[in-house]
Amino acid sequence: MTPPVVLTIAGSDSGAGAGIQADLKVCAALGAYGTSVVTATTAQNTLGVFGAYPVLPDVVTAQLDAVLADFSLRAVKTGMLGTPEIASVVAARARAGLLPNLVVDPVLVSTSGHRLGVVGAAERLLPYALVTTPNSAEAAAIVGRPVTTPTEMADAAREIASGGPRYVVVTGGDRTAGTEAVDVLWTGTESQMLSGPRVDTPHTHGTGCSFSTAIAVRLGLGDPVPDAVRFAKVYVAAALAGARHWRLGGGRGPLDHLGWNRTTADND
Ligand SMILES: Nc1ncnc2c1ncn2[C@@H]1O[C@H](COP(=O)(O)OP(=O)(O)O)[C@@H](O)[C@H]1O
Ligand SMILES: Cc1ncc(COP(=O)(O)OP(=O)(O)O)c(N)n1
Repeated sequence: MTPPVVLTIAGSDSGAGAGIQADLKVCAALGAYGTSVVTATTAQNTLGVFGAYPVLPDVVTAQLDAVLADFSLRAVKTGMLGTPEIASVVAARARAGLLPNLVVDPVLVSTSGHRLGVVGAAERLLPYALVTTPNSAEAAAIVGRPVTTPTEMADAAREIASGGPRYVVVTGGDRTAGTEAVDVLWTGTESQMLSGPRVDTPHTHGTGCSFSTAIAVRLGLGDPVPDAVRFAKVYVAAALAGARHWRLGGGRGPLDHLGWNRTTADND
């Protein structure tokens, strides 16, 4: 069977734990053919981001048009956009109806603290998003107030939805308190608390990228949004568990996207 085609529009991570490289691994793991438009090159490893270099908007346009001319896309995910000008190029294709099942991950700052995007760029895409997946820090930057408790996550999700996205998931991976990893999904009519066991691991590099791409893949395979979101949450938790004893680099390592370590019940 020909796999569904998913497009990721995102930055390159030289350490391959996040960004385009993570997204393509998620596509391969979950049964989609991943295509890619690179918006920026980052010099990055498990220890942090050492430089971020946006691609010229014309180069983004050329990549987008090449993919759109040849592939029938089932879903699209955006991650790091680099600059508002690049976001405008992507938004123009979305406005023309060329980016189906659009999942917008409003990447702003890496966990190591390096700025990878600006709110103004992400906001250009939000009116066209079917789903957006800010973490609580990104949600706070968008709504302009602190977002820490589940109630604040739910309020922020509803407010962000008023800017266009039909569904909003505010993720709580960066909220390290407690034994549960809690996300909040706004469905358009209600907030749903999505809770799963928190995996005890230092290796969480690329969770947000992997989560948003997994949603896009499942949408491309035909899932309704709430099912795609729930699937993605379970997938990311399994990928975190699979890599928790890996020693890749000296810092916050990547996830086990491809299930190399998932053949035993307990991956010790
Ligand atoms: N330690 C963890 N255990 C289980 N799930 C996690 C953990 N860390 C993050 N997640 C999940 O990963 C997904 C991505 O969220 P998050 O880490 O907040 O994204 P980001 O990388 O953008 O900060 C969410 O579903 C979140 O609950
Ligand atoms: C190129 C690139 N894009 C996005 C990120 C951020 O990744 P994310 O999955 O949101 O999470 P962290 O690894 O920063 O927690 C990135 N680092 N690089």
